[in-house]
Amino acid sequence: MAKINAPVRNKEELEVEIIDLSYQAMGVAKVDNYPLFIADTLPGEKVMVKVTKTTKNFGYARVLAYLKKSPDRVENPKQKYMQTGIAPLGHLKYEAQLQFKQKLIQDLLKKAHLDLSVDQTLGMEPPYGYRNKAQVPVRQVRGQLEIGFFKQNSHDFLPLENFMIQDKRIDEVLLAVRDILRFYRTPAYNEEHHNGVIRHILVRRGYYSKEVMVVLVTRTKDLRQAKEIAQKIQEQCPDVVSVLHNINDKKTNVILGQETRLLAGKETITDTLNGLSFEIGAQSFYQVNPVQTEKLYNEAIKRAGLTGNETVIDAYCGIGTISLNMAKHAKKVYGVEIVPQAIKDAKENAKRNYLAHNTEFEVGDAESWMAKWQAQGIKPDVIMVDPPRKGLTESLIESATQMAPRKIVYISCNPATLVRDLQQFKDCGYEVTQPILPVDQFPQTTHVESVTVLERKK
Ligand SMILES: C[S@@+](CC[C@H](N)C(=O)[O-])C[C@H]1O[C@@H](n2cnc3c(N)ncnc32)[C@H](O)[C@@H]1O
Repeated sequence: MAKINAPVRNKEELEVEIIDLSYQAMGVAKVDNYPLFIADTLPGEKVMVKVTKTTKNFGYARVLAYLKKSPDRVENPKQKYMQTGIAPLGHLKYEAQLQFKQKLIQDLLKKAHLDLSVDQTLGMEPPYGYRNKAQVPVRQVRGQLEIGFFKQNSHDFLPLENFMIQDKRIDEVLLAVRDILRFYRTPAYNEEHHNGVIRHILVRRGYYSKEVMVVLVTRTKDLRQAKEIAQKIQEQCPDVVSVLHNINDKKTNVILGQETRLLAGKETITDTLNGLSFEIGAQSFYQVNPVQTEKLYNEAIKRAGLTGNETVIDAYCGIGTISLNMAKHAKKVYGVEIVPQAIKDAKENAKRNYLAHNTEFEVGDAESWMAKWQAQGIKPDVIMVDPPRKGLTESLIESATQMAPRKIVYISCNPATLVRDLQQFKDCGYEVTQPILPVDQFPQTTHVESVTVLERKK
């Protein structure tokens, strides 16, 4: 890209038109080809802005006044939600959010000169109240214990009562727990001084089972009147079947510590996904949008074209949710995952669902296991990959394609690394044979999940 000298000065006020929306949900305007990123603006809007920062290649500005608003703007969304980062797309109509996610992939493909089509994003209704897990910070505000959220990239704490994208029942339980903690005068954590007691409240709820788990995360080893607090929680919320106490005494952003104690009820809750049963602990990884996860898995499995005779590899398998779904339709499924506890859970889940006979799970790096399986002469018909945001490595793509599966199904949570990896798959003789399908796993946010099918060139 040619070097540009900023045509605007810091603190300059000017009128601009928004022409695009960045992947971080910032409106984009151009001044003599120089991009300005402006929060809380949408394509088609005209705004008076004040420049807040300039760099060599782009700048930032903030809105002084809206001169023309977009018909896609949701008026009066609770401003707090956007600020906190809970719902950075909350100011955009849902239909337009789905189009934004489709376009984001389309634009990246175009940039990479990949001529591929992208289907409309598979959305959900209503696009709120979908999260089955909440982990909210607890702080003391004006002498009172509050639950809330931190503004994006800051330490500014905002008390909240309606979290918008969480299961409504989870919000009710959170408020009940907050009031019980107030009643017992339990001190909230103070980050600055690293004192106080309650750091976070974590609540999980089974979408089908309706079972609720509450985890009280404290800085201190002891939680005064812990048993009484747990009892009160269960009295007021009879659907809470598990109350746990987790200890995290570190100065860290990581929410849970290593030690968890049972205060009341049982250690885990159960839930089902596509009819399969899963046991979920305080620390377990479990997809947070159950409705869309079922759709995502079903679309991925449909595209894999399983008939019951296939050998399948599920790389990056987590607790085995996709592997077990596929095991119902395949001869044999091999799963690999780097987190040992997740593989322990995957094996338990296989037994629980009577699928241990045709599944094998390994702890380790997907890349090395792919090479090991290849050396053992395993010939997969289908390889499913669901990597973290950084995508696949070159050597994983090499080993996967050298095993010559008929199909590779790629579930991606980051379109940028997906597009990069598709270029390498192309060089290794695999082509995309169906339109890429975005599935909206996280409405009101900028996250883009998608399913892509690759097949070996004839
Ligand atoms: C996007 S999640 C997918 C989880 C699972 N497929 C699901 O749907 O629940 C990616 C998973 O890859 C795992 N992971 C990260 N790096 C890995 C690696 N090098 N080898 C194997 N697994 C890895 C993570 O621990 C995480 O569980």
